[in-house]
Amino acid sequence: MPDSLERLNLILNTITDGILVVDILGIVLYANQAAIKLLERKAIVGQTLAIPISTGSPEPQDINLIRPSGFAWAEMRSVPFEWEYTPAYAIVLHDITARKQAEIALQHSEALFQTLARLAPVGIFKTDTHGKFEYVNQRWYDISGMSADLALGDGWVEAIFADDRARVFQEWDRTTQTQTPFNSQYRFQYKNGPVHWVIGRATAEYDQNHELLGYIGTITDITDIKRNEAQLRQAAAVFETTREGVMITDANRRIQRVNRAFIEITGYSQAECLGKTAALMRSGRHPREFYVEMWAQINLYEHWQGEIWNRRKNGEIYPELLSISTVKNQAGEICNYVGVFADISKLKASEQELEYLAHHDPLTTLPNRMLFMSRLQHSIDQAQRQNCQLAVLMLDLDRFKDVNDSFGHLAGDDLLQMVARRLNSRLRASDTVCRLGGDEFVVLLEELPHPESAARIALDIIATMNEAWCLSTGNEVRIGVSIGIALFPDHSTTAAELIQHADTAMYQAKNEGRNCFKYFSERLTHAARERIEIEYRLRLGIEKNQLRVYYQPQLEIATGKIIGAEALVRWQTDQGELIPPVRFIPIAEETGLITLIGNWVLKETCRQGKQWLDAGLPALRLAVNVSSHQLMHSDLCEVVRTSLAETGFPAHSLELELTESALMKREKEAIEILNNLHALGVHLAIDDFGTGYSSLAYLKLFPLDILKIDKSFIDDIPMAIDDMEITATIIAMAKTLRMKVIAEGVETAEQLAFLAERKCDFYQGYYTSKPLPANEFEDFIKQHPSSPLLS
Ligand SMILES: Nc1nc2c(ncn2[C@@H]2O[C@@H]3COP(=O)(O)O[C@H]4[C@@H](O)[C@H](n5cnc6c(=O)[nH]c(N)nc65)O[C@@H]4COP(=O)(O)O[C@H]3[C@H]2O)c(=O)[nH]1
Repeated sequence: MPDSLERLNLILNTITDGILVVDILGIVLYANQAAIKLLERKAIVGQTLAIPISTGSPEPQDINLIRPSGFAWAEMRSVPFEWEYTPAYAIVLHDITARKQAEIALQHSEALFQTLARLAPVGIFKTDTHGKFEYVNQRWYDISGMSADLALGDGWVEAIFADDRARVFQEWDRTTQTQTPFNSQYRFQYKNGPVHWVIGRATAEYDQNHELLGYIGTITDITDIKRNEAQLRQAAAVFETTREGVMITDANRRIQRVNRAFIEITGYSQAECLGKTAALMRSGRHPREFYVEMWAQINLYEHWQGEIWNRRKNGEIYPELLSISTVKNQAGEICNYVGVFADISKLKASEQELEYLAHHDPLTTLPNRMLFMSRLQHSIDQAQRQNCQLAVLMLDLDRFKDVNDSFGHLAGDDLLQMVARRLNSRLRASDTVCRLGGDEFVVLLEELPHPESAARIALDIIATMNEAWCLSTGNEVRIGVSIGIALFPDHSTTAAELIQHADTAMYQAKNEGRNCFKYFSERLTHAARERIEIEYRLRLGIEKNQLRVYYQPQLEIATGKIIGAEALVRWQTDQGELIPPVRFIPIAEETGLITLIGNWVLKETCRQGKQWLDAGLPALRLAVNVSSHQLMHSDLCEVVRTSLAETGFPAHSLELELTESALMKREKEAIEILNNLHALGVHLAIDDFGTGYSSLAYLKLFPLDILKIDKSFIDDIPMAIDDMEITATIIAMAKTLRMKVIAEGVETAEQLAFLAERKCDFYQGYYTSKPLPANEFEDFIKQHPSSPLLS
């Protein structure tokens, strides 16, 4: 290399740009250090330069260099010139790799930004230092409702909801002044388009020198969130303020949340029920099957509604109207159960109150006509099934109008209330008293033992009403009552007719002079009055010692010998009238007087028997009737013991006749009483045998000595074959049981012959003698041909 070239080379190697000389074929003739470095090729001289060389244009040209270490960019200028007398090109390569890479990076970042801005769910905006919009993305337009490009500059302001604009500007100013990021919620509405709630965020952008470039911000559409928030707020308000208790459980029915009403109704706090099941509130009133059925329905229909009894924390049981629904997730699996319930205890109470008001008289609180009719119908149905009697008593107060007119309606009301109270206190709990209106009352008597029993109660009511009444005004008044009685089934079998008949009878009672009772049928009125009259007179008769004992001889059929007598009570009035037992014994049984009478007959018979023994009369067995009332409601054993002890009459001479029905009433007790009596040594006979339902097995239970064939079987002998067969069977049966047999009511020789043939032991009857007064009986014994006194 000549010196001049050497020096030129030194100079060229100091230059940072690459300098090359290539011939026209592109073979490198010279390269400075910078070119070698840039091209990363050491022995480049003599080699072809694999880059296009612009021959004609002096303009710089950007070229791409492929180097071992990677791409590089250079700005190439080429100038034709003559190198050592041959045409060549001087090429200058200025390394622009760094600039190019920055440009590419910028392009990438721009593309990335564009993509992000397009995909971003938020609206993006950029402003200059004065807040004028320079850029907005599509999403911004979508949210604001503004069409493209209208937002640029100050156009965006139009899209802010008019009412929010001032506030937004205020907050914008504050953030620019304080240099803090902008963050605010406001609305967009362009023209009359839909309103969109957004969260607007913006922050200032500065250059390297901290000079403000402008602002970049986003808007996030929170319309749905706002709407959901509003809905949630509403739901929460409903949840908390509703009067219904709400309980939310998980899929395993464990309580997760309850509302305020739940806490108020149940008394359990949120903490006390969290994680528990609703079994916490179980009342115990429903069987297990109730809950099984309920959950089966929920599983099937996803819903259940019904009334249920639950228990509050304080233990009180109350009714709920409960509905349970299921909540499912998107996969269709149950995730919650929601129970909503109302405490219906007040509703139930008011329903009951309404029900009560509908069926009761508000003044007296007695049942009204409606309730009475339904109770009457129910009682009729029951009486029909059980073959019982019942009575309807229609009551109308006498002189009530006078009280009302004289002392005013308040006093009248007062009196009606007192009447209601007195009626209720005099009647049994099972009887129904009701006020039909005005001064009319009606009474229902169930399980009436006897038609006359109604009359007795009517008389009791009349007596009660006749007592003095002290009004709240301080006045004392007296009233009466007229009562009409209708009986089921005698007078009617329908409720309406019974009331109607009782009403008719009541008017008859009023017409008859008031303060009395009247049955719907005259016959019953008579019968009842007669029986009541007898009851009254009988009480007096007992007090005045008008009872007598008659004796009917009992004879041994085989020998004709008198073996004893049946003691039969008679009632001899002051006027000398002899009232037979059939007329007063049933009344005495109804009223309980029978015990008084029976005890008296027992003692009188023992006294008489002992007197006859003392007088030297043969030892006779005297049979005394014992009623079922006496057997069950008095200490019969004690009465017998003291009668025997006080009179000295021997126990083995006394026989007690008990009826089949009395023994069958309370079997176990009867056996015990009879055993005790037997232990005293008295004989026991079963009376009226054959009229009840006694069986052989049944009879064996009792310690009986004698069996008495009822008169009804003897009456038609020898005409009735049936009766004869029955009588023969009874005799045979008694023999098997080692009991003696006596036939009663024997009136004819044929009857006696039949009994003799059938080996009946004893008999009594008019054939030999009627029941006789004691003195006549004594004569009878003395004169009887087979009397031991005559033999
Ligand atoms: N037609 C007819 N009648 C005859 C004949 N032989 C006897 N009699 C009557 O038949 C009844 C027999 O008495 P009973 O079956 O115990 O039936 C008695 C008895 O159940 C009851 N009775 C009588 N006295 C008493 C008593 O002191 N206490 C109790 N608890 N009941 C008594 O009254 C019922 C009726 O008594 P009486 O009127 O005395 O009627 C008596 C008697 O007079 C006859 O050949 N022909």
